[in-house]
Amino acid sequence: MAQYARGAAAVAVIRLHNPPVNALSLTVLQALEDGLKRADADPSVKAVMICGENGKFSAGADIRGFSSPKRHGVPLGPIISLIERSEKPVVAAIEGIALGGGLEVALGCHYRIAHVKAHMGFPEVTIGLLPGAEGTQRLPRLIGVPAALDIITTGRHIPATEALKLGLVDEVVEENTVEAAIRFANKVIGQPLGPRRLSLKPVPKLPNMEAFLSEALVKVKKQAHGCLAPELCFQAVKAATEQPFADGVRKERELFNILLTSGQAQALQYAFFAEREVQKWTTPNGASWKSTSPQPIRKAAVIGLGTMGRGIVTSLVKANIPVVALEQNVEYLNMGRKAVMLLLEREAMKMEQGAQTLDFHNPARLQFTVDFDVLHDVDLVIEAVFENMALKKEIFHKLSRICKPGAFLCTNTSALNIDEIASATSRPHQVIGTHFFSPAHVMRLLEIIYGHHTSPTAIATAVQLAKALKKVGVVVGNCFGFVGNRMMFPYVQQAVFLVEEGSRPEAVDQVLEDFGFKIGPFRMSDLAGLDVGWRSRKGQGLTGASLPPGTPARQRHGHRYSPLPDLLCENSRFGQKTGKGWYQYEKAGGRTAKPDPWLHNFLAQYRDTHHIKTRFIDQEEILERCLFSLINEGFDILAEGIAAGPEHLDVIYINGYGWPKHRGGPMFYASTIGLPRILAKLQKYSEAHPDVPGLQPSAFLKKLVAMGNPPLKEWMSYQSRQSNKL
Ligand SMILES: CCCCCCCCCCCCC/C=C/C(=O)SCCNC(=O)CCNC(=O)[C@H](O)C(C)(C)COP(=O)(O)OP(=O)(O)OC[C@H]1O[C@@H](n2cnc3c(N)ncnc32)[C@H](O)[C@@H]1OP(=O)(O)O
Repeated sequence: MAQYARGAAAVAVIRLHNPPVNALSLTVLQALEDGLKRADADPSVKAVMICGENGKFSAGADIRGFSSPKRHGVPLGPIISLIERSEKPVVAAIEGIALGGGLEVALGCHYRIAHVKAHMGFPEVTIGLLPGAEGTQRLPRLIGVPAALDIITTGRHIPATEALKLGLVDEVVEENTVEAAIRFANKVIGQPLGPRRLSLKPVPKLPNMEAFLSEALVKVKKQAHGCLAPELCFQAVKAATEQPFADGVRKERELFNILLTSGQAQALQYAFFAEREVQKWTTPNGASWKSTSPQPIRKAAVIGLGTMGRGIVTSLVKANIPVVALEQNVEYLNMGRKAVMLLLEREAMKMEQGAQTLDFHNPARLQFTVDFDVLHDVDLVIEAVFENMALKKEIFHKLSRICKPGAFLCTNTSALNIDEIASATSRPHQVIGTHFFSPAHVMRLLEIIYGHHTSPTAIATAVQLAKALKKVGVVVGNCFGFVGNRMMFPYVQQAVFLVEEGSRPEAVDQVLEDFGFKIGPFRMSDLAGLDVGWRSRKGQGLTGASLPPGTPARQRHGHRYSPLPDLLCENSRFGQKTGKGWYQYEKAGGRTAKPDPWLHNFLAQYRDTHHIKTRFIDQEEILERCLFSLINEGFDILAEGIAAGPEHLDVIYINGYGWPKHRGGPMFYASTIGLPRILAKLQKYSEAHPDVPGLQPSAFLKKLVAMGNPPLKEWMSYQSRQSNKL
């Protein structure tokens, strides 16, 4: 709703009220309209002030309303016009946030006063929409086309100080914004309102508007990666430069409706809520976010300053958490220190552009050491050494002796058993997995893995840490590869099998990149380094010296196996770092992947040696075998209770594995394809490849199909408790 009151003798106050973020529901909009009409009808009211309850102006339209079967039209635009047409000055008092429809309401007002800590923006593009309540037409009139395009096509939040520079707000205050706005409203009573009505203003001209717009379109398309909304946002702003306000509004509405009914908007809005839902973690034994409080982290330590450790230290420093960074010897410490300082300098430069500072030269905030005893007073340690169980256990044994009793011990691992690592300590309840993604100071995902003994407090603390690091923490159970990598194994395996059967790395990558992945599986392997998987396969006895003599080249434990990645490593082709892998690069460390005739010859010989008849593989088969095997593993993970719901898998894939967000994540994608179709295709492929377990349909998938393909929200109600391994 919106509350109507008098702020001063002549000023009516309309306060938007819909906790927690004052989203604009139909009820709020109705109350806003009623308030405006009441103020208009009351001759003693000379000005109006609009603000939001609880220090927040508004987060915009109620996003849940967009997928409601009852959605109809865009009821906000006419209300904004009503505000603008008012013969009494209307002032917006912006505290906290004014986003989307909230900012559009503020643009309808004649004046805008913002608190210095407020943020504004049009994040609609991130949920597959555009500012559809005349925002694409008013904003360029107020701040010009370049700034408006930037804000509308990126969805970035801008701080009040920047908004003032752009002319988006009239004043920024440090005091009580509502009181300042009422004072301001009193001052402007009687002043002409015509020049304050944005719909009447022309769009500021640029000397080279056409050239500017063509360049901007290229940039927008490049950044969109197949997502429709940025380009339609661009078209709407372009309309403002070409047409009168009313026609521009008509165009905006037309484009808005295209987006609203597109599957992409639904996928992006699902992703928005999924990200929030996973914060409300639960475990199969009943622990949950509701009943558990995190412990404060006042000081942390990171062990190991390799690629991961450096990123993790940088993340902690950026989050203002004092850190001790530890290496095994002075030589490695100095190398690590240099690399961390370089990363922090770059981050500081980026932050300076946003008028923020980063303090990392103070030893109380960042200390480097080779002495484990220095860790005696930290609240949390993140071990980030090699993926080697013996080494990790040795470190955890040491930590368990040195660290204070309440300290949490986290291991950054992408696959290893948390329980085994915890068994090396006297405090397994305080041991937890924190799987960061590289580069750790950039990637948003943090997989948080609880072991058999991990306490709810340790989970809550890790989730809180993720939040402090501005990451999305997803709590999952303990199994080999956890959720993300476990689903990745069959996907990459299919990609390699497809190449064995006749495809090429570049063909497979192209199909998956066209689908929307930022990078296909072969380019990804080259980037990560082929030696990483090779080491792990050697460790598992799948290749190398420990392989029993007489093992068939293309079979392990009775299942199909491809030795191709091992053979590339034996030829010293480790990917980008050696300049050769599945592709060739301009030099060792080069970034530009080019198809490699050597590899094509090698593949032809390999197929001859193993009597594999080369066949043409079409795009559909490539896509389905890679994606459906990944999704199939997801169903097994859900059945085993490793993740609390499909949303968790989707958030992991969007934030850690480059899954295109506008497709909502693998499990959401499966729900849009329809589970019967996925099952039928898996059945077809598993009949053709009976020796590939990853293509055998998951029992849980079969069950859901038998239950009539229920909506994704209901899947977990069909998960039987017996199948839960935890
Ligand atoms: C019958 C149908 C029709 C209904 C339609 C009515 C209105 C129609 C008007 C049409 C206008 C068209 C043009 C306008 C479009 C828009 O405005 S689209 C919305 C644009 N706004 C956003 O995208 C903002 C999204 N929110 C955020 O970015 C963040 O939530 C935040 C505001 C920055 C706050 O962040 P934080 O403090 O970290 O809290 P969160 O955990 O993220 O959020 C708290 C809870 O609030 C819920 N929530 C947030 N925003 C919205 C929203 N706009 N609509 C609905 N709910 C929202 C969020 O889910 C959290 O909920 P819980 O998880 O349940 O706690």
